[in-house]
Amino acid sequence: MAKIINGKEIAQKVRADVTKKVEKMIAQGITPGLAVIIVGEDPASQIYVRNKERAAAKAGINGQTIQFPTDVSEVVVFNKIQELNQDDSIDAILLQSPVPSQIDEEKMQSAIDPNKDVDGFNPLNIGKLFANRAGYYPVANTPKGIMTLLAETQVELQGKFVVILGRSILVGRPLFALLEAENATVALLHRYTSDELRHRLLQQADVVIAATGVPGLVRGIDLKAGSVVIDVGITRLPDGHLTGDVDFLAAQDTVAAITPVPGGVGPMTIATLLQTTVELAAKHHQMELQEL
Ligand SMILES: Nc1nc2c(c(=O)[nH]1)N[C@@H](CN(C=O)c1ccc(C(=O)N[C@@H](CCC(=O)O)C(=O)O)cc1)CN2
Repeated sequence: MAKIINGKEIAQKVRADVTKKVEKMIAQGITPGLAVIIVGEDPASQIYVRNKERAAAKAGINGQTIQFPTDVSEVVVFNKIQELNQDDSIDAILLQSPVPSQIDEEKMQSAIDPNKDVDGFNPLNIGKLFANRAGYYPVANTPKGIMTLLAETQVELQGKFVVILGRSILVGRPLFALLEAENATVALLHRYTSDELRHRLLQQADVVIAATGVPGLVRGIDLKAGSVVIDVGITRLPDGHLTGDVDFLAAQDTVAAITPVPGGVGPMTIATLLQTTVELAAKHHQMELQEL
């Protein structure tokens, strides 16, 4: 029977560490500041943003949410980003995704100061990640959280074969770079990968990371015995339950370890967002993170 990787528990550990660091920063007169911009009323996004605000407050971070109506113009959002870029009390800025079609999301991500880019979506930070540059720069929080899950589960990556399903900028693409930097051999599969090739590659994979939003795409028979499976997909079924991309019950009999949905990768996204906020605040105020 597979080990169930408890994302809630690992996220709690990350959040406890963040809270300790924030306490030390506040003692030195610095309160990290996080600004979250949300456009429109998408119900899931509203919940995620409210959870970010609550988690920030609990950790002692000064969180502020900027809510714009669905029909707000792009220039209004752009000007708000410029204002936050100039605001010395703000260390971290993000634009909640998705945004309505009149807003060019990539243009807004590029407008966020790379030093305050807590999502790591500014092209400068993406470029550094893909060039495997030394030094600190922000990296997208879901992939960064997955790397924490793998490390906490003592999953060896060097020389291992990893298959990623889904090439979004939110998960698949940054993960490719992070895993390659750990000397894994990585295959990035997408909607044009044939079913046959996907099955063949999955059967050889030591680690599978599924981030497609297609429930049941990964079946038990696709997986190699003893592999590790990270399920990033979150789909709400008509009966209200959440499900991932992997047939969890079938996979459990074959693999060594697997994340559940919910309670796997999801909680790591917000915990890692808080972690990145503190890292950016420390950099902004020239504080040594190791000393916090
Ligand atoms: N600017 C960004 N937009 C979006 C991001 C992001 O990282 N930056 N990620 C997702 C949404 N997201 C955070 O924003 C997020 C998704 C899921 C969870 C989570 O805790 N999921 C739970 C289930 C929650 C539920 O009941 O619905 C779980 O999997 O256990 C947190 C944050 C898209 N947009």
